[in-house]
Amino acid sequence: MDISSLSQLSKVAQSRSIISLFSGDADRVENYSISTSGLYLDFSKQNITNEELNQLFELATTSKLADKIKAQFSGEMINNTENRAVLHTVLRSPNEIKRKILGANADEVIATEQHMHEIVDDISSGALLSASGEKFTDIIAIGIGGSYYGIKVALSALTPFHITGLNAHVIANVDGAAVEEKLTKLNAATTLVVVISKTFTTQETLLNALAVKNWMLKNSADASIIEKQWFAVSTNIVKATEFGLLKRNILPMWDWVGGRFSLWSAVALPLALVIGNENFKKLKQGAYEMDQHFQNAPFEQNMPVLMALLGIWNRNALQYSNLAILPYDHSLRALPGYLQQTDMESNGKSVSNSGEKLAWKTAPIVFGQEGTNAQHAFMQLMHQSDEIIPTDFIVCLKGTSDLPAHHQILVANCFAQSEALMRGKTITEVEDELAAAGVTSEEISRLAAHKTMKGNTPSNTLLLGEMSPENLGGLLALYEHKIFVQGVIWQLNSFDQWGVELGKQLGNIILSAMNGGDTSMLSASSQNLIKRFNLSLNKS
Ligand SMILES: O=P(O)(O)OC[C@H]1O[C@H](O)[C@H](O)[C@@H](O)[C@@H]1O
Repeated sequence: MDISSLSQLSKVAQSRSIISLFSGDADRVENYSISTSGLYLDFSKQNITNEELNQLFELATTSKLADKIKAQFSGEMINNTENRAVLHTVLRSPNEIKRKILGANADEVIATEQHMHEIVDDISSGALLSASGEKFTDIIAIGIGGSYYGIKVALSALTPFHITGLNAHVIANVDGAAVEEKLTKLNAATTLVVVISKTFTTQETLLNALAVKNWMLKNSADASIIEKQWFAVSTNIVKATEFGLLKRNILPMWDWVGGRFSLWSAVALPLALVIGNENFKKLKQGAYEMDQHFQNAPFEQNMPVLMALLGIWNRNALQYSNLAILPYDHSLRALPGYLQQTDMESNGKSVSNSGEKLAWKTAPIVFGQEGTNAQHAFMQLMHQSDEIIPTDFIVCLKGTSDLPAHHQILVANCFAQSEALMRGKTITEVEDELAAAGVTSEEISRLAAHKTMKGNTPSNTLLLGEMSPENLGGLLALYEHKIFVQGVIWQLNSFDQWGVELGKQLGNIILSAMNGGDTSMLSASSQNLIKRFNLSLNKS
């Protein structure tokens, strides 16, 4: 069994209606659903049968998935283009596992966790005060990419767990307007800053950190304010010290934690400062439980493996190019953006681990938005264009607001969309409906085609009992493992991101060209754009 033969296998599926799969199988929902770690997955609305699923399990076996899972968790150098292990999972495991996997290096990891814990305690209790002797009120987290999305998704998901009274503000993009928007609202004397950069060389983060540093120094008479109010999280202690931070305020990271998998490390310091140590522990505990499930459950009952294989089926057998992430929960509004990075930066590749061109498609284009907003925007295309877009619906059974009627309607809309996307509406159904409403036959023939819906869109529905740190941890770990499994089956390295480098290199060339440097290696189009930009500067 290999990926290339999947498209042959899918011939029957291409012409079959998903809804027909329910009529012949009274147990479909029971057999096509699974629970673990506070999550329930219903995948019965996927266009797949038992025989086809079995072929996918065989594919997982021939891909040596079980060995690859063991290799990841035991710390083998599976990121072979950067010669690194991939051990973010160890950060959320008990200390005895840390010691077993990391050996002597576990000491630093455990000590960092403890240090982070103390910082959170000291700041929340007021034992650690600002340079002016006041209690901190706000935190600015500066970071981008993996040093941003995890914090952002968890901060917005866990709003009811913001218990320490500190407000977090996240600055990522290199746009002065975004920085100023935050700074104008803040008091430098009571604001704590955390710079998060694994490399401490990222242009955007360093420029933003400098802008915030200048703002703070301008607004304080105390030159030691940076030493007293700034923390950093980085593998590059030297650079962070050069920036002006005290060594004891720099929490280490390790090269075996990829940026987009780093929420479980000290990168989460701004989050822990807001939700408290206990809630941060629960977030890690939820992820750890998912890790246990992923390592131990047989593939047939393994949620990340199932979701990965269903994704492979949709991408490589049915040849669908996209994946929509539709959380019907305001708390998960940042999830689509987070998953765009974790999925597309991990698996958006076209060469194998050994550098050969892959003969199959890899990561889907991931996009999404919170429901029901999405219904009033791009979901028109999902219902009526030719494009079939597999979807993950995510919903919490229990809402967090005091408006229960809202929650019921929200959930009803979520369930209605998965049903509508699967069921569609045939032309005959439209004609009958219009006739029953007394519409004339001329009008029926004019309108019927416009009102039909293609249906047959496969979806998963993920139910969370409620939004909690544990359940969020489980959900994020679920997607991390799903992405890993897909990388294994596609035979690529999910843990590097060389694709972002060329843009960075050319960014430097263009910046120098804007300042009078050589433009000859650039296209006429880019030269013209630079000229227009420089002309606009001269005018103002
Ligand atoms: O944490 P940093 O070293 O500042 O890196 C921030 C981000 O930038 C890189 O270009 C990568 O695309 C991301 O994976 C990374 O998370």
